[in-house]
Amino acid sequence: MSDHTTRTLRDDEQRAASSLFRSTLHAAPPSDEEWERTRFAFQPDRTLGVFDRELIGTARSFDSTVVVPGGAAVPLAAVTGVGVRPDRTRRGVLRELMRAQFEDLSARGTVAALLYATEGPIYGRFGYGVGTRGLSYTVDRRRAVFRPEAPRGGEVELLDVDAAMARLPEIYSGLAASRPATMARPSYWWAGLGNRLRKADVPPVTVLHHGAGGVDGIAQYAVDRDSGADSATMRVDMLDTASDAAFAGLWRYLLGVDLVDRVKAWMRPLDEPTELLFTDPRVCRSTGVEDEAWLRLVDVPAALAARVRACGRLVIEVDDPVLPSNSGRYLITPDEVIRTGEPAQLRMGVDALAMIYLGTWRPSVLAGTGRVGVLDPEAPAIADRLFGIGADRAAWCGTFF
Ligand SMILES: CC(=O)SCCNC(=O)CCNC(=O)[C@H](O)C(C)(C)COP(=O)(O)OP(=O)(O)OC[C@H]1O[C@@H](n2cnc3c(N)ncnc32)[C@H](O)[C@@H]1OP(=O)(O)O
Repeated sequence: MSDHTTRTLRDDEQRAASSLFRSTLHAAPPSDEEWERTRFAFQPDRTLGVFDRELIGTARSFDSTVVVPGGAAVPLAAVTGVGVRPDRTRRGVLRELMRAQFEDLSARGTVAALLYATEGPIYGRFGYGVGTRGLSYTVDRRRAVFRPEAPRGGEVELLDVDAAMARLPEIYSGLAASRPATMARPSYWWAGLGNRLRKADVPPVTVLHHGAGGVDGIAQYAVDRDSGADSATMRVDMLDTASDAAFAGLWRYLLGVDLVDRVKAWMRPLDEPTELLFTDPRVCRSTGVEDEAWLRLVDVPAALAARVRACGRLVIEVDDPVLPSNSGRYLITPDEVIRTGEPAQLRMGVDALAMIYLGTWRPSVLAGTGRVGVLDPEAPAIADRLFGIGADRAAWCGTFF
């Protein structure tokens, strides 16, 4: 990469980065009108560019926070907009972007980075691991009958796009984060959503659920009608709830919308109990489980310290070739996380640690597949207990970017 320059882009270069990224996804560049909206999705000084004669690769991020097991929120970089021009791929441009981005994030005190990956093989080599997984399912609306004991829910209120964009940021930040991996949604994220809503041919509908204490749930959906096949599918793009009544109430609303045959929910929490609402659980068919958000622990000691740890004492050895300052042995107890010279009981790459960190994978499961090396046969069970606490609900990000 000696014939290349890597640097942070100026504000007047962001549009070129956006166009380049979109071209790598085979999408059109932003129109003038669209750019007027999407430019607010770009946090200043956070877009990197690699140049030879011209811009050939880009990656950006914006600041947020993420909830870790135990409830603490740690500084997070939401990484997105990663693309390399197709005539310059496979010669180390992404590797250079990742190096520069980690250097920048480390200097800023970022504890973790999250991203949604277009393809599975890309990011593991840079220390990202599958931090959360998502369940997709379809509800057969015409056969769905609610069980009598399912919560009734409260009133719902429909919002158009203008009202949604004005009210949702404050409402979302008021919904108590109940799961590991819940991410704060800064203005940069809302700007991206606003653009998607405004450029849709038929704008998605936003629904608020009102509980006893005020708004306690949000849903957003769009309906795709195939008039030829006389069939319609509702796609649920957002469903964030802070109470059981809001969850059931919003599902009652969604399934009450006429001229819909099925409701598709994509990348939902693995333990979402939708099928339990119905007399016949099979009206809710799982259509797949896949990686949701990929997690990178940028500052391993800070991340381990921020997470709740159950009783037990464990020494792990972490290998991080990309950010070598994270490599080393850590003694982990409920009270402290310290570097140690003691022999390691488990050995793992920083990507495997990310898979364990939010509770998505148990250490013993990773050990069984060879992703974690076992040096002390007692250690997988100790690690399961230590990292199991605070992960009683499935980790889920739910904030696509
Ligand atoms: C968070 C997001 O924004 S996700 C969006 C990611 N972007 C896209 O999917 C857009 C289309 N793809 C691209 O733009 C590019 O192919 C990128 C960004 C995925 C990869 O960029 P490149 O510059 O080709 O990657 P680079 O040459 O640095 O590769 C580094 C390593 O990753 C491997 N690699 C890179 N991309 C892929 C891939 N898609 N599948 C498998 N391996 C890959 C390379 O083979 C290389 O391996 P090595 O270190 O063993 O030699």
